[in-house]
Amino acid sequence: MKRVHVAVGVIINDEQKILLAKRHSHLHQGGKWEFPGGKVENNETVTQALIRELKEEVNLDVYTSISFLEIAHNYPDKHVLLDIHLVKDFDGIGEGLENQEIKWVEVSALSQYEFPEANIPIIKKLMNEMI
Ligand SMILES: Nc1nc2c([nH]c(=O)n2[C@H]2C[C@H](O)[C@@H](COP(=O)(O)OP(=O)(O)OP(=O)(O)O)O2)c(=O)[nH]1
Ligand SMILES: [Mg+2]
Repeated sequence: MKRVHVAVGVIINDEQKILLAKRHSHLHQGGKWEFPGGKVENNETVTQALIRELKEEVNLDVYTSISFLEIAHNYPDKHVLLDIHLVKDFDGIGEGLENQEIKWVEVSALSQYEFPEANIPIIKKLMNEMI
């Protein structure tokens, strides 16, 4: 199976809250919470994809991002490579431009949300590093 390369943003605001978005039910891994992001197109870098996707999905202007974690995960129906970046340097308040539900949550509250299986190491690393 071809592996889909995905740029993922862990967006952290001045109150140390993280932006979550709910995937629409018809999508792959639908109904679960995610960190905004999407597929890296053939003609772009991960950073370019991250900037484009965060503008399209949640209307944020990303200035700087820091590489955080890479996760290769095989779902039964799809293989993904998540390229996760921390985003603290941005403008905007966060809006669900694709009519998805969004939420700013405390790191300590992340365990209350259902994420795609591939995200488990992300949640663990955030909870360990942001105490
Ligand atoms: N954005 C995002 N995708 C994730 C996360 N965890 C996870 O397993 N994924 C998977 C679900 C999808 O199979 C894939 C992301 O694809 P996507 O549907 O968001 O792609 P996209 O925004 O480019 O949208 P499209 O091209 O399908 O319209 O990565 C996550 O935290 N954030
Ligand atoms: Mg997406």
